[in-house]
Amino acid sequence: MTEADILKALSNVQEPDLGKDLVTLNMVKDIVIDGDDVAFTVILTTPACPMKDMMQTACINAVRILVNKNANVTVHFTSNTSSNRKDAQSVLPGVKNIIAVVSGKGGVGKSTIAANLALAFAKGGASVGLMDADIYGPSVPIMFGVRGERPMMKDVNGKGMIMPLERYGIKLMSIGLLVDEKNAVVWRGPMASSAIRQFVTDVDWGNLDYLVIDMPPGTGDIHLTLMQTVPVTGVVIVTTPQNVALADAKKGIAMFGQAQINVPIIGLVENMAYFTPAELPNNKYYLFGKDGGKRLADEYDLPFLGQIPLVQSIREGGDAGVPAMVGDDPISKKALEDFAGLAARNIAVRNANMASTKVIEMETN
Ligand SMILES: Nc1ncnc2c1ncn2[C@@H]1O[C@H](COP(=O)(O)OP(=O)(O)OP(=O)(O)O)[C@@H](O)[C@H]1O
Repeated sequence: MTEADILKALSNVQEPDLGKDLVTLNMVKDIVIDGDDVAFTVILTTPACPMKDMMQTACINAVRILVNKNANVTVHFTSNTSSNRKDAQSVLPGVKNIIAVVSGKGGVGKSTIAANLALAFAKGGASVGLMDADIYGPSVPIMFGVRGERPMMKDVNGKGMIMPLERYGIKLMSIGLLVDEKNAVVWRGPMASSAIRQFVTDVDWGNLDYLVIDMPPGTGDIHLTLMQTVPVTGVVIVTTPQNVALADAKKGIAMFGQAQINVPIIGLVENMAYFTPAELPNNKYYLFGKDGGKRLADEYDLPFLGQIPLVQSIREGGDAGVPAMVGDDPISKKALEDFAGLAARNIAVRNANMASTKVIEMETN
């Protein structure tokens, strides 16, 4: 067996999402051959890649079928999270992907989804930050049990920067930790916009694979301000299955798709898709209608990222400062992990196939 044999064999293994082979994509390194033993490393586009097992099997089969049927093949994985940023990186310089979690309608579980998406990415091995930019109802302080904590400041190149808190393996910052809870809700118009701009640029996130931003509900000036301040890699839209929520989700889809904005939609996730009682985990009750989010994704040709059940433990965990991803309910965890895996895959696809997002230059009044 030679290195060339191995590379030739691996050029038959496709990266399942990117539609090209591992060798063309430069994803194979460190090939070591010793008799019938061969080891190499595959560099993934995201540590949260759920396709590892499939790729491992495909690599082993390729070597055994095309090179040496007796080969003992060891596949190591490492990752270099893809990024599509080509801006001067003046804002959030070390952040590879900026993912905004949005919803048309309030109360559909956007914050819950954003928090658990961040935690699931981190569980997959990524370095992750969660920014709660919901100035009208910041919920990260309660969801992570950090209410009342005050972040530290640090001097970075002569500028006072806010240091994020760390919890459950992710960095987090909420506008709710910087202002009095009662004051945040009265911000409107330019005051809200300048607060959000400052909040985004004054936090020192360091190096991150993903920064997940929990946006305010709806589609308003705050969203435009954010997209004018940072190059958002893509948005994840959260909806619930009932028609009133779907109608509002359509407004969100329309907003991000507008020619002047044109921020890619990574996909749509349906929260509270069905109710599952803890004592009867196989029973599903479609309280708000069945598959509404899935149909919407199909209608707009968007990636559908999954259905998250309505379970009591998600609400309880959120209120107790222990989000579902770090709780002990396997059903909600599995649904959230599958969702995050699909989101990570679609982010990698987006980075491979689309032009980089520019900070939008649309005028607001
Ligand atoms: N899948 C779920 N199962 C059970 N409870 C849930 C689920 N998703 C969210 N919740 C609960 O619903 C409530 C609203 O969720 P959340 O705060 O995440 O919504 P939101 O869309 O961010 O709200 P807002 O519009 O205020 O920003 C919370 O109490 C949360 O714990």
